Amino acid sequence: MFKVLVSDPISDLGIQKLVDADDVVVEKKIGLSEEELIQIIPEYDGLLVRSQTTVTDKILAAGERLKVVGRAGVGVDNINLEAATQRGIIVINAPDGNTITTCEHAFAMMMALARHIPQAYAKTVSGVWDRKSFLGVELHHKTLGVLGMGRIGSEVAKRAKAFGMEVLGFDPFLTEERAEKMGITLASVDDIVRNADFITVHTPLTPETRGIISTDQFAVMKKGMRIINCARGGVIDENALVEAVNQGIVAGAAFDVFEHEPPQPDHPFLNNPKIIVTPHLGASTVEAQENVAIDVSEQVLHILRDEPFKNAVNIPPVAPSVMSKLQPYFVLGEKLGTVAAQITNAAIQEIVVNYAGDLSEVDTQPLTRHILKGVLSRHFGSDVNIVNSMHLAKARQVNIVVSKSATTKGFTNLISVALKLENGEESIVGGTLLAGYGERIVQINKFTVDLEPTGHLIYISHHDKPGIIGKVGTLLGNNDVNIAAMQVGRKTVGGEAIMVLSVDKEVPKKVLEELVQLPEVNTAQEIALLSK
Ligand SMILES: NC(=O)c1ccc[n+]([C@@H]2O[C@H](COP(=O)([O-])OP(=O)(O)OC[C@H]3O[C@@H](n4cnc5c(N)ncnc54)[C@H](O)[C@@H]3O)[C@@H](O)[C@H]2O)c1
Ligand SMILES: O=C(O)[C@H](O)COP(=O)(O)O
Repeated sequence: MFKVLVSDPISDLGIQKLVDADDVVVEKKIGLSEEELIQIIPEYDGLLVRSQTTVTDKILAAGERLKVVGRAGVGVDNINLEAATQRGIIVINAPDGNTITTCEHAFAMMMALARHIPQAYAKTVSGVWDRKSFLGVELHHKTLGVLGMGRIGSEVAKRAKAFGMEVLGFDPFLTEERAEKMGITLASVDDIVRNADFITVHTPLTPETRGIISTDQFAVMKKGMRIINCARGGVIDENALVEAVNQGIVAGAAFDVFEHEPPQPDHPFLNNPKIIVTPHLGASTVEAQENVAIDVSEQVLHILRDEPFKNAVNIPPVAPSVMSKLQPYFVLGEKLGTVAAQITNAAIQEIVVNYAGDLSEVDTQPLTRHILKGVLSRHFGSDVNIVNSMHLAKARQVNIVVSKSATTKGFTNLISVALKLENGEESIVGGTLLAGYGERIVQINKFTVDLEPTGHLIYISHHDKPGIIGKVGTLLGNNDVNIAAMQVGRKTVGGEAIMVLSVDKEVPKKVLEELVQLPEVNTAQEIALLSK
Protein backbone atom coordinates (compact mmCIF):
# COMPACT_ATOMS: atom_id res chain seq x y z
CA MET A 1 0.00 0.00 0.00
CA PHE A 2 1.36 3.44 -0.96
CA LYS A 3 0.94 6.42 1.35
CA VAL A 4 0.62 9.96 -0.01
CA LEU A 5 0.75 13.09 2.13
CA VAL A 6 -1.04 16.26 1.00
CA SER A 7 0.59 19.16 2.86
CA ASP A 8 -1.05 22.18 1.14
CA PRO A 9 -4.71 22.97 0.38
CA ILE A 10 -5.35 20.99 -2.81
CA SER A 11 -8.77 20.42 -4.40
CA ASP A 12 -10.53 17.36 -2.92
CA LEU A 13 -12.32 16.75 -6.20
CA GLY A 14 -9.00 16.92 -8.07
CA ILE A 15 -7.31 14.26 -5.93
CA GLN A 16 -10.35 11.94 -5.95
CA LYS A 17 -8.66 9.49 -8.33
CA LEU A 18 -5.79 9.12 -5.89
CA VAL A 19 -8.16 8.74 -2.93
CA ASP A 20 -10.19 6.09 -4.81
CA ALA A 21 -7.14 4.03 -5.79
CA ASP A 22 -7.13 0.65 -3.99
CA ASP A 23 -3.38 0.70 -3.50
CA VAL A 24 -3.11 4.25 -2.09
CA VAL A 25 -3.88 5.87 1.26
CA VAL A 26 -4.08 9.67 1.11
CA GLU A 27 -3.62 11.77 4.24
CA LYS A 28 -4.13 15.55 4.42
CA LYS A 29 -2.04 17.47 6.97
CA ILE A 30 -1.94 21.15 6.14
CA GLY A 31 0.36 23.83 7.55
CA LEU A 32 3.09 21.63 9.04
CA SER A 33 6.45 23.13 10.00
CA GLU A 34 9.68 21.75 8.53
CA GLU A 35 10.35 19.86 11.79
CA GLU A 36 6.87 18.34 11.80
CA LEU A 37 7.27 17.24 8.20
CA ILE A 38 10.67 15.70 8.92
CA GLN A 39 9.05 13.70 11.72
CA ILE A 40 6.28 12.18 9.60
CA ILE A 41 7.68 12.04 6.06
CA PRO A 42 9.45 8.65 6.50
CA GLU A 43 6.00 6.98 6.33
CA TYR A 44 5.13 8.36 2.89
CA ASP A 45 5.82 7.33 -0.71
CA GLY A 46 4.45 10.55 -2.21
CA LEU A 47 4.10 14.19 -1.18
CA LEU A 48 1.63 16.61 -2.80
CA VAL A 49 2.23 20.35 -2.39
CA ARG A 50 1.34 23.77 -3.78
CA SER A 51 3.65 26.70 -3.02
CA GLN A 52 3.24 27.00 0.77
CA THR A 53 5.28 23.94 1.71
CA THR A 54 8.99 24.51 1.28
CA VAL A 55 10.37 21.09 0.42
CA THR A 56 13.88 21.29 1.85
CA ASP A 57 16.82 18.92 1.58
CA LYS A 58 16.22 17.88 5.20
CA ILE A 59 12.64 16.86 4.43
CA LEU A 60 13.75 14.94 1.33
CA ALA A 61 16.56 13.27 3.28
CA ALA A 62 14.09 12.11 5.93
CA GLY A 63 11.76 10.73 3.24
CA GLU A 64 13.21 7.22 3.22
CA ARG A 65 10.35 5.88 1.06
CA LEU A 66 9.69 9.07 -0.84
CA LYS A 67 9.47 8.38 -4.56
CA VAL A 68 7.69 11.47 -5.83
CA VAL A 69 6.92 15.07 -4.93
CA GLY A 70 3.94 16.34 -6.92
CA ARG A 71 3.45 20.11 -7.31
CA ALA A 72 -0.20 20.95 -7.99
CA GLY A 73 0.77 24.01 -10.04
CA VAL A 74 3.61 25.33 -12.18
CA GLY A 75 6.39 26.90 -10.08
CA VAL A 76 8.74 24.46 -8.34
CA ASP A 77 10.89 27.13 -6.68
CA ASN A 78 9.67 25.89 -3.28
CA ILE A 79 11.20 22.45 -3.92
CA ASN A 80 14.93 21.71 -3.63
CA LEU A 81 15.25 20.09 -7.05
CA GLU A 82 18.97 19.46 -6.78
CA ALA A 83 18.49 17.54 -3.54
CA ALA A 84 15.52 15.63 -4.98
CA THR A 85 17.59 14.60 -8.01
CA GLN A 86 20.51 13.47 -5.84
CA ARG A 87 18.15 11.38 -3.75
CA GLY A 88 16.39 9.92 -6.78
CA ILE A 89 13.06 11.54 -5.96
CA ILE A 90 10.98 12.46 -8.99
CA VAL A 91 9.48 15.94 -8.95
CA ILE A 92 6.50 16.55 -11.21
CA ASN A 93 4.31 19.57 -11.76
CA ALA A 94 1.07 20.42 -13.53
CA PRO A 95 2.23 22.93 -16.13
CA ASP A 96 -1.00 23.55 -18.04
CA GLY A 97 -3.81 23.79 -15.53
CA ASN A 98 -2.87 27.26 -14.22
CA THR A 99 -2.47 29.06 -17.51
CA ILE A 100 -5.89 30.59 -18.15
CA THR A 101 -6.56 31.38 -14.50
CA THR A 102 -3.30 33.30 -14.11
CA CYS A 103 -3.70 35.03 -17.44
CA GLU A 104 -7.16 36.21 -16.37
CA HIS A 105 -5.81 37.35 -13.00
CA ALA A 106 -3.06 39.37 -14.70
CA PHE A 107 -5.66 40.91 -16.98
CA ALA A 108 -7.94 41.67 -14.05
CA MET A 109 -5.00 43.35 -12.31
CA MET A 110 -4.26 45.43 -15.43
CA MET A 111 -7.89 46.60 -15.64
CA ALA A 112 -8.04 47.26 -11.91
CA LEU A 113 -4.92 49.41 -12.28
CA ALA A 114 -6.27 51.30 -15.29
CA ARG A 115 -9.52 52.17 -13.47
CA HIS A 116 -8.33 52.34 -9.79
CA ILE A 117 -10.95 49.76 -8.86
CA PRO A 118 -9.53 48.62 -5.48
CA GLN A 119 -8.92 52.19 -4.32
CA ALA A 120 -12.35 53.42 -5.53
CA TYR A 121 -14.07 50.46 -3.89
CA ALA A 122 -12.35 51.08 -0.54
CA LYS A 123 -13.36 54.75 -0.55
CA THR A 124 -16.92 54.08 -1.62
CA VAL A 125 -17.56 51.46 1.06
CA SER A 126 -16.04 53.82 3.63
CA GLY A 127 -18.92 56.20 2.85
CA VAL A 128 -17.05 58.71 0.67
CA TRP A 129 -18.56 59.42 -2.80
CA ASP A 130 -15.40 60.54 -4.65
CA ARG A 131 -15.69 60.74 -8.47
CA LYS A 132 -12.74 63.11 -8.98
CA SER A 133 -9.78 61.14 -7.62
CA PHE A 134 -10.14 58.11 -9.84
CA LEU A 135 -9.76 59.29 -13.41
CA GLY A 136 -8.58 56.20 -15.28
CA VAL A 137 -7.09 55.34 -18.65
CA GLU A 138 -8.31 53.06 -21.45
CA LEU A 139 -6.42 49.97 -22.58
CA HIS A 140 -7.53 50.60 -26.15
CA HIS A 141 -4.66 51.84 -28.34
CA LYS A 142 -2.15 51.45 -25.51
CA THR A 143 1.08 49.46 -25.83
CA LEU A 144 1.46 46.38 -23.66
CA GLY A 145 4.93 44.88 -23.16
CA VAL A 146 4.94 41.17 -22.25
CA LEU A 147 8.16 39.75 -20.83
CA GLY A 148 8.00 35.96 -21.06
CA MET A 149 5.85 34.71 -23.92
CA GLY A 150 5.28 31.18 -22.62
CA ARG A 151 1.90 29.69 -21.79
CA ILE A 152 0.55 32.56 -19.67
CA GLY A 153 2.28 35.44 -21.49
CA SER A 154 0.89 34.23 -24.83
CA GLU A 155 -2.68 34.07 -23.47
CA VAL A 156 -2.33 37.57 -22.03
CA ALA A 157 -1.10 38.83 -25.40
CA LYS A 158 -4.09 37.24 -27.15
CA ARG A 159 -6.56 38.98 -24.83
CA ALA A 160 -4.73 42.30 -25.09
CA LYS A 161 -5.13 42.16 -28.88
CA ALA A 162 -8.87 41.71 -28.39
CA PHE A 163 -8.85 44.91 -26.31
CA GLY A 164 -7.24 46.83 -29.16
CA MET A 165 -3.78 47.03 -27.56
CA GLU A 166 -0.52 46.93 -29.45
CA VAL A 167 1.59 44.10 -27.96
CA LEU A 168 5.37 43.99 -27.75
CA GLY A 169 6.67 40.58 -26.70
CA PHE A 170 10.06 39.35 -25.52
CA ASP A 171 11.10 35.78 -24.87
CA PRO A 172 14.36 34.03 -25.81
CA PHE A 173 12.23 31.44 -27.63
CA LEU A 174 9.91 33.86 -29.43
CA THR A 175 10.60 33.88 -33.15
CA GLU A 176 9.69 36.62 -35.62
CA GLU A 177 7.42 34.10 -37.38
CA ARG A 178 5.47 33.15 -34.23
CA ALA A 179 5.16 36.79 -33.19
CA GLU A 180 3.77 37.64 -36.60
CA LYS A 181 1.26 34.78 -36.41
CA MET A 182 0.06 36.11 -33.07
CA GLY A 183 -0.22 39.63 -34.45
CA ILE A 184 2.33 41.03 -31.99
CA THR A 185 5.74 42.65 -32.36
CA LEU A 186 8.90 40.84 -31.33
CA ALA A 187 10.86 43.35 -29.21
CA SER A 188 13.88 43.54 -26.91
CA VAL A 189 13.60 44.20 -23.18
CA ASP A 190 14.95 47.68 -23.89
CA ASP A 191 12.29 48.36 -26.57
CA ILE A 192 9.62 47.25 -24.15
CA VAL A 193 10.73 49.33 -21.19
CA ARG A 194 11.08 52.46 -23.34
CA ASN A 195 7.78 52.14 -25.23
CA ALA A 196 5.19 50.31 -23.17
CA ASP A 197 2.27 51.95 -21.37
CA PHE A 198 1.71 48.68 -19.49
CA ILE A 199 4.24 45.95 -18.76
CA THR A 200 3.41 42.49 -17.49
CA VAL A 201 5.99 39.83 -16.60
CA HIS A 202 5.42 36.09 -17.13
CA THR A 203 8.83 34.48 -16.71
CA PRO A 204 10.02 32.10 -14.02
CA LEU A 205 12.42 33.55 -11.44
CA THR A 206 15.92 32.59 -12.58
CA PRO A 207 19.32 34.25 -12.05
CA GLU A 208 18.71 35.88 -15.44
CA THR A 209 15.19 37.15 -14.78
CA ARG A 210 15.79 38.27 -11.18
CA GLY A 211 15.50 42.05 -11.34
CA ILE A 212 15.00 42.04 -15.13
CA ILE A 213 13.05 45.23 -14.38
CA SER A 214 15.06 47.33 -11.96
CA THR A 215 16.37 50.89 -11.45
CA ASP A 216 18.01 51.16 -14.91
CA GLN A 217 14.86 50.01 -16.68
CA PHE A 218 12.53 52.26 -14.65
CA ALA A 219 14.82 55.20 -15.47
CA VAL A 220 13.98 55.03 -19.19
CA MET A 221 10.28 54.17 -18.95
CA LYS A 222 7.43 56.35 -20.20
CA LYS A 223 6.27 58.57 -17.37
CA GLY A 224 2.91 57.31 -16.07
CA MET A 225 3.33 53.70 -17.21
CA ARG A 226 1.75 50.83 -15.24
CA ILE A 227 3.30 47.49 -14.36
CA ILE A 228 2.02 44.05 -13.30
CA ASN A 229 3.72 41.03 -11.73
CA CYS A 230 1.66 37.85 -11.50
CA ALA A 231 4.71 35.62 -12.12
CA ARG A 232 7.25 35.50 -9.30
CA GLY A 233 8.42 37.97 -6.66
CA GLY A 234 11.86 39.33 -7.58
CA VAL A 235 11.39 39.44 -11.36
CA ILE A 236 10.61 43.13 -10.83
CA ASP A 237 12.91 44.57 -8.17
CA GLU A 238 10.62 45.61 -5.29
CA ASN A 239 12.73 48.50 -3.95
CA ALA A 240 13.35 49.92 -7.42
CA LEU A 241 9.62 49.79 -8.08
CA VAL A 242 8.73 51.72 -4.92
CA GLU A 243 11.30 54.36 -5.88
CA ALA A 244 9.88 54.62 -9.43
CA VAL A 245 6.35 55.00 -8.04
CA ASN A 246 7.53 57.72 -5.66
CA GLN A 247 9.29 59.50 -8.55
CA GLY A 248 6.06 59.48 -10.58
CA ILE A 249 7.56 57.27 -13.31
CA VAL A 250 5.13 54.46 -12.48
CA ALA A 251 1.50 55.55 -12.16
CA GLY A 252 0.40 52.21 -10.77
CA ALA A 253 1.67 48.73 -10.01
CA ALA A 254 -0.20 45.48 -9.39
CA PHE A 255 1.53 42.59 -7.65
CA ASP A 256 0.20 39.10 -6.93
CA VAL A 257 3.59 37.77 -5.86
CA PHE A 258 6.33 38.90 -3.47
CA GLU A 259 9.99 38.16 -2.90
CA HIS A 260 9.06 36.82 0.53
CA GLU A 261 5.57 35.44 1.00
CA PRO A 262 3.64 36.45 2.95
CA PRO A 263 5.17 39.96 3.04
CA GLN A 264 5.88 41.57 6.43
CA PRO A 265 3.20 44.05 7.62
CA ASP A 266 5.67 46.94 7.03
CA HIS A 267 6.37 45.92 3.40
CA PRO A 268 6.43 49.17 1.35
CA PHE A 269 3.81 47.84 -1.12
CA LEU A 270 1.21 47.53 1.62
CA ASN A 271 0.75 51.23 2.37
CA ASN A 272 1.28 52.75 -1.04
CA PRO A 273 -2.00 53.87 -2.65
CA LYS A 274 -0.58 53.38 -6.15
CA ILE A 275 0.35 49.76 -5.58
CA ILE A 276 -2.41 47.16 -5.53
CA VAL A 277 -1.79 43.67 -4.24
CA THR A 278 -3.37 40.22 -4.00
CA PRO A 279 -2.07 37.28 -1.92
CA HIS A 280 -0.73 35.04 -4.72
CA LEU A 281 -4.19 34.34 -6.12
CA GLY A 282 -3.24 33.75 -9.76
CA ALA A 283 -4.04 30.04 -9.61
CA SER A 284 -6.94 30.35 -7.20
CA THR A 285 -9.96 29.43 -9.29
CA VAL A 286 -12.15 26.38 -8.86
CA GLU A 287 -11.38 25.22 -12.38
CA ALA A 288 -7.60 25.61 -12.15
CA GLN A 289 -7.36 23.94 -8.76
CA GLU A 290 -9.31 20.94 -9.99
CA ASN A 291 -7.25 20.76 -13.19
CA VAL A 292 -3.85 20.87 -11.51
CA ALA A 293 -4.87 18.41 -8.81
CA ILE A 294 -6.22 15.95 -11.41
CA ASP A 295 -3.04 16.25 -13.50
CA VAL A 296 -0.67 15.79 -10.63
CA SER A 297 -2.66 12.95 -9.01
CA GLU A 298 -2.66 10.97 -12.24
CA GLN A 299 1.10 11.28 -12.65
CA VAL A 300 1.77 10.46 -8.98
CA LEU A 301 -0.27 7.27 -9.39
CA HIS A 302 1.76 6.32 -12.46
CA ILE A 303 5.04 6.92 -10.65
CA LEU A 304 4.02 4.96 -7.56
CA ARG A 305 2.98 2.06 -9.78
CA ASP A 306 6.16 2.21 -11.88
CA GLU A 307 4.20 3.15 -14.98
CA PRO A 308 5.28 5.66 -17.65
CA PHE A 309 4.66 9.24 -16.53
CA LYS A 310 5.02 12.81 -17.79
CA ASN A 311 5.74 16.32 -16.47
CA ALA A 312 8.85 15.43 -14.47
CA VAL A 313 10.86 18.58 -13.85
CA ASN A 314 14.09 16.91 -12.76
CA ILE A 315 14.35 14.66 -15.83
CA PRO A 316 14.61 16.25 -19.27
CA PRO A 317 11.29 16.05 -21.14
CA VAL A 318 10.97 13.58 -24.01
CA ALA A 319 8.64 13.91 -26.99
CA PRO A 320 5.87 11.26 -26.91
CA SER A 321 6.94 9.99 -30.37
CA VAL A 322 10.49 9.37 -29.07
CA MET A 323 9.18 7.87 -25.84
CA SER A 324 7.04 5.33 -27.66
CA LYS A 325 10.11 4.18 -29.62
CA LEU A 326 12.29 3.87 -26.54
CA GLN A 327 9.79 2.43 -24.07
CA PRO A 328 10.08 -1.20 -25.30
CA TYR A 329 13.86 -1.14 -24.64
CA PHE A 330 13.81 0.17 -21.07
CA VAL A 331 13.70 -3.23 -19.32
CA LEU A 332 16.22 -4.78 -21.73
CA GLY A 333 18.56 -1.80 -21.21
CA GLU A 334 18.38 -2.13 -17.44
CA LYS A 335 19.06 -5.89 -17.66
CA LEU A 336 22.09 -5.39 -19.92
CA GLY A 337 23.46 -2.87 -17.42
CA THR A 338 22.89 -5.14 -14.46
CA VAL A 339 24.42 -8.19 -16.17
CA ALA A 340 27.49 -6.20 -17.28
CA ALA A 341 28.02 -5.05 -13.69
CA GLN A 342 27.62 -8.52 -12.20
CA ILE A 343 30.04 -10.43 -14.40
CA THR A 344 32.94 -8.45 -12.96
CA ASN A 345 34.16 -7.50 -9.52
CA ALA A 346 36.57 -4.77 -10.63
CA ALA A 347 35.81 -1.07 -10.13
CA ILE A 348 34.11 0.66 -13.05
CA GLN A 349 35.86 3.69 -14.54
CA GLU A 350 33.81 4.27 -17.68
CA ILE A 351 30.45 3.14 -19.03
CA VAL A 352 30.32 3.03 -22.82
CA VAL A 353 26.89 2.54 -24.38
CA ASN A 354 26.53 1.97 -28.08
CA TYR A 355 23.21 2.05 -29.91
CA ALA A 356 22.90 0.59 -33.38
CA GLY A 357 20.14 0.09 -35.92
CA ASP A 358 16.64 1.42 -35.09
CA LEU A 359 18.00 3.15 -32.00
CA SER A 360 20.71 5.13 -33.75
CA GLU A 361 18.29 7.79 -34.99
CA VAL A 362 16.49 8.76 -31.77
CA ASP A 363 17.46 10.71 -28.67
CA THR A 364 18.36 7.77 -26.44
CA GLN A 365 19.07 9.70 -23.22
CA PRO A 366 16.08 8.24 -21.32
CA LEU A 367 17.22 4.73 -22.28
CA THR A 368 20.77 5.51 -21.15
CA ARG A 369 19.36 6.43 -17.73
CA HIS A 370 17.78 2.97 -17.50
CA ILE A 371 21.04 1.27 -18.51
CA LEU A 372 22.97 3.27 -15.91
CA LYS A 373 20.37 2.35 -13.33
CA GLY A 374 20.98 -1.32 -14.17
CA VAL A 375 24.77 -0.93 -13.89
CA LEU A 376 24.65 0.94 -10.59
CA SER A 377 21.92 -1.16 -9.00
CA ARG A 378 24.52 -3.80 -8.13
CA HIS A 379 26.05 -1.43 -5.59
CA PHE A 380 23.27 1.07 -4.89
CA GLY A 381 20.29 -1.30 -4.82
CA SER A 382 17.00 0.54 -4.68
CA ASP A 383 18.77 3.87 -4.00
CA VAL A 384 19.38 4.27 -7.72
CA ASN A 385 16.62 5.10 -10.17
CA ILE A 386 16.27 6.79 -13.54
CA VAL A 387 16.21 10.25 -11.91
CA ASN A 388 19.55 9.97 -10.15
CA SER A 389 21.41 7.29 -12.16
CA MET A 390 23.26 9.82 -14.33
CA HIS A 391 24.01 12.01 -11.30
CA LEU A 392 25.25 9.08 -9.16
CA ALA A 393 27.58 7.87 -11.91
CA LYS A 394 29.05 11.32 -12.49
CA ALA A 395 29.36 12.00 -8.75
CA ARG A 396 31.57 8.90 -8.54
CA GLN A 397 33.72 10.13 -11.43
CA VAL A 398 32.46 7.34 -13.68
CA ASN A 399 32.76 8.63 -17.22
CA ILE A 400 29.73 8.05 -19.46
CA VAL A 401 30.22 7.70 -23.20
CA VAL A 402 27.30 7.21 -25.57
CA SER A 403 27.84 6.40 -29.22
CA LYS A 404 25.71 5.41 -32.17
CA SER A 405 26.78 3.14 -34.97
CA ALA A 406 25.45 1.67 -38.16
CA THR A 407 26.89 -1.84 -37.53
CA THR A 408 24.10 -4.03 -36.20
CA LYS A 409 25.66 -7.48 -36.69
CA GLY A 410 22.50 -8.50 -38.55
CA PHE A 411 20.02 -7.35 -35.87
CA THR A 412 17.52 -4.56 -36.45
CA ASN A 413 18.56 -3.01 -33.16
CA LEU A 414 21.53 -3.63 -30.90
CA ILE A 415 22.51 -2.17 -27.54
CA SER A 416 26.00 -2.76 -26.26
CA VAL A 417 27.06 -1.87 -22.70
CA ALA A 418 30.81 -1.92 -22.10
CA LEU A 419 32.20 -1.26 -18.63
CA LYS A 420 35.84 -0.14 -18.68
CA LEU A 421 37.38 -1.44 -15.51
CA GLU A 422 40.12 -0.26 -13.21
CA ASN A 423 42.18 -3.38 -13.98
CA GLY A 424 42.29 -2.44 -17.67
CA GLU A 425 39.74 -5.08 -18.67
CA GLU A 426 36.26 -4.62 -20.07
CA SER A 427 32.94 -6.18 -19.19
CA ILE A 428 30.72 -6.18 -22.27
CA VAL A 429 27.10 -7.23 -22.69
CA GLY A 430 25.12 -6.81 -25.91
CA GLY A 431 21.40 -7.28 -26.37
CA THR A 432 18.60 -6.91 -28.83
CA LEU A 433 14.81 -6.93 -28.97
CA LEU A 434 13.71 -9.54 -31.50
CA ALA A 435 10.30 -8.94 -33.07
CA GLY A 436 7.99 -11.72 -31.88
CA TYR A 437 10.61 -13.27 -29.56
CA GLY A 438 11.41 -10.49 -27.08
CA GLU A 439 14.65 -9.70 -25.25
CA ARG A 440 17.89 -11.52 -26.08
CA ILE A 441 21.42 -11.19 -24.76
CA VAL A 442 23.59 -11.79 -27.82
CA GLN A 443 27.05 -11.02 -26.51
CA ILE A 444 28.89 -11.49 -23.22
CA ASN A 445 32.45 -10.19 -23.29
CA LYS A 446 34.02 -11.61 -26.45
CA PHE A 447 31.54 -14.48 -26.71
CA THR A 448 28.47 -14.65 -28.92
CA VAL A 449 25.47 -16.09 -27.07
CA ASP A 450 21.71 -16.31 -27.54
CA LEU A 451 20.14 -15.98 -24.15
CA GLU A 452 16.73 -14.95 -22.89
CA PRO A 453 17.38 -12.78 -19.84
CA THR A 454 14.75 -14.16 -17.48
CA GLY A 455 14.69 -16.13 -14.25
CA HIS A 456 17.87 -17.09 -12.42
CA LEU A 457 21.13 -17.11 -14.33
CA ILE A 458 24.50 -18.60 -13.44
CA TYR A 459 27.53 -17.22 -15.24
CA ILE A 460 30.58 -19.49 -15.31
CA SER A 461 33.92 -18.72 -16.90
CA HIS A 462 36.07 -21.79 -17.46
CA HIS A 463 38.56 -23.62 -19.65
CA ASP A 464 37.09 -25.49 -22.56
CA LYS A 465 37.68 -29.17 -21.67
CA PRO A 466 35.67 -32.27 -22.63
CA GLY A 467 33.29 -33.28 -19.87
CA ILE A 468 32.98 -29.89 -18.18
CA ILE A 469 29.32 -29.48 -19.15
CA GLY A 470 28.55 -32.89 -17.64
CA LYS A 471 30.42 -32.04 -14.43
CA VAL A 472 28.54 -28.77 -13.96
CA GLY A 473 25.19 -30.47 -14.74
CA THR A 474 25.86 -33.28 -12.27
CA LEU A 475 26.93 -30.88 -9.53
CA LEU A 476 23.82 -28.79 -9.94
CA GLY A 477 21.60 -31.86 -10.18
CA ASN A 478 23.07 -33.27 -6.96
CA ASN A 479 22.12 -29.98 -5.30
CA ASP A 480 18.56 -30.10 -6.64
CA VAL A 481 19.11 -27.20 -9.07
CA ASN A 482 17.24 -27.81 -12.32
CA ILE A 483 18.72 -26.40 -15.55
CA ALA A 484 16.14 -24.85 -17.87
CA ALA A 485 18.55 -23.67 -20.58
CA MET A 486 22.26 -23.50 -21.22
CA GLN A 487 24.51 -21.44 -23.47
CA VAL A 488 28.20 -22.02 -24.01
CA GLY A 489 30.64 -19.78 -25.77
CA ARG A 490 34.29 -20.20 -26.68
CA LYS A 491 36.71 -18.62 -29.08
CA THR A 492 39.12 -21.53 -29.55
CA VAL A 493 39.01 -25.26 -28.83
CA GLY A 494 40.51 -25.80 -25.39
CA GLY A 495 40.68 -22.06 -24.70
CA GLU A 496 38.79 -19.65 -22.52
CA ALA A 497 35.04 -20.28 -22.45
CA ILE A 498 31.85 -19.21 -20.71
CA MET A 499 28.69 -21.04 -19.74
CA VAL A 500 25.44 -19.28 -18.88
CA LEU A 501 22.79 -21.44 -17.28
CA SER A 502 19.20 -20.54 -16.74
CA VAL A 503 17.99 -22.38 -13.63
CA ASP A 504 14.60 -22.73 -11.99
CA LYS A 505 15.44 -21.35 -8.56
CA GLU A 506 17.94 -19.28 -6.65
CA VAL A 507 21.29 -21.06 -6.33
CA PRO A 508 22.65 -21.44 -2.78
CA LYS A 509 26.03 -19.77 -2.23
CA LYS A 510 27.62 -23.09 -1.26
CA VAL A 511 26.73 -24.53 -4.70
CA LEU A 512 28.51 -21.63 -6.40
CA GLU A 513 31.52 -22.29 -4.17
CA GLU A 514 31.47 -25.97 -5.15
CA LEU A 515 31.37 -25.00 -8.83
CA VAL A 516 34.53 -22.93 -8.42
CA GLN A 517 36.22 -25.99 -6.87
CA LEU A 518 35.97 -27.77 -10.26
CA PRO A 519 39.49 -27.56 -11.74
CA GLU A 520 38.28 -26.14 -15.10
CA VAL A 521 36.15 -23.37 -13.56
CA ASN A 522 37.57 -19.89 -12.93
CA THR A 523 34.49 -18.06 -11.64
CA ALA A 524 30.86 -18.91 -10.99
CA GLN A 525 28.38 -16.17 -10.22
CA GLU A 526 24.66 -15.92 -9.92
CA ILE A 527 23.25 -13.01 -11.91
CA ALA A 528 20.24 -11.30 -10.40
CA LEU A 529 17.91 -9.97 -13.06
CA LEU A 530 15.08 -7.50 -12.62
CA SER A 531 11.71 -8.79 -11.56
CA LYS A 532 10.13 -7.77 -14.88
N1 LIG B 1 0.58 34.06 -9.66
C1 LIG B 1 0.33 32.79 -9.75
O1 LIG B 1 -0.43 32.23 -8.99
C2 LIG B 1 0.97 31.99 -10.84
C3 LIG B 1 0.26 30.92 -11.43
C4 LIG B 1 0.84 30.19 -12.43
C5 LIG B 1 2.14 30.50 -12.85
N2 LIG B 1 2.81 31.50 -12.24
C6 LIG B 1 4.16 31.84 -12.66
O2 LIG B 1 4.10 32.44 -13.94
C7 LIG B 1 5.31 32.22 -14.64
C8 LIG B 1 5.03 31.81 -16.07
O3 LIG B 1 4.31 30.60 -16.11
P1 LIG B 1 4.04 29.86 -17.50
O4 LIG B 1 3.15 28.72 -17.19
O5 LIG B 1 3.64 30.83 -18.55
O6 LIG B 1 5.50 29.34 -17.79
P2 LIG B 1 6.15 29.01 -19.21
O7 LIG B 1 7.32 28.17 -18.93
O8 LIG B 1 5.15 28.54 -20.18
O9 LIG B 1 6.66 30.44 -19.71
C9 LIG B 1 7.73 31.13 -19.16
C10 LIG B 1 8.46 31.80 -20.31
O10 LIG B 1 9.47 32.65 -19.77
C11 LIG B 1 10.48 32.68 -20.73
N3 LIG B 1 11.72 33.23 -20.20
C12 LIG B 1 12.67 32.60 -19.48
N4 LIG B 1 13.69 33.46 -19.24
C13 LIG B 1 13.36 34.63 -19.83
C14 LIG B 1 14.01 35.89 -19.93
N5 LIG B 1 15.20 36.09 -19.37
N6 LIG B 1 13.38 36.86 -20.58
C15 LIG B 1 12.16 36.65 -21.16
N7 LIG B 1 11.51 35.48 -21.10
C16 LIG B 1 12.11 34.48 -20.44
C17 LIG B 1 10.61 31.24 -21.16
O11 LIG B 1 11.28 31.13 -22.39
C18 LIG B 1 9.15 30.83 -21.24
O12 LIG B 1 8.64 30.95 -22.56
C19 LIG B 1 6.06 31.19 -13.81
O13 LIG B 1 7.00 31.86 -12.98
C20 LIG B 1 5.01 30.63 -12.90
O14 LIG B 1 5.54 30.12 -11.72
C21 LIG B 1 2.25 32.26 -11.27
O1 LIG C 1 3.36 28.39 -9.79
C1 LIG C 1 2.16 28.30 -9.66
O2 LIG C 1 1.49 27.35 -10.09
C2 LIG C 1 1.44 29.43 -9.01
O3 LIG C 1 2.31 30.34 -8.48
C3 LIG C 1 0.37 29.01 -8.08
O4 LIG C 1 0.84 28.71 -6.80
P1 LIG C 1 -0.20 28.11 -5.73
O5 LIG C 1 -0.54 26.73 -6.17
O6 LIG C 1 0.51 28.10 -4.42
O7 LIG C 1 -1.39 28.98 -5.74
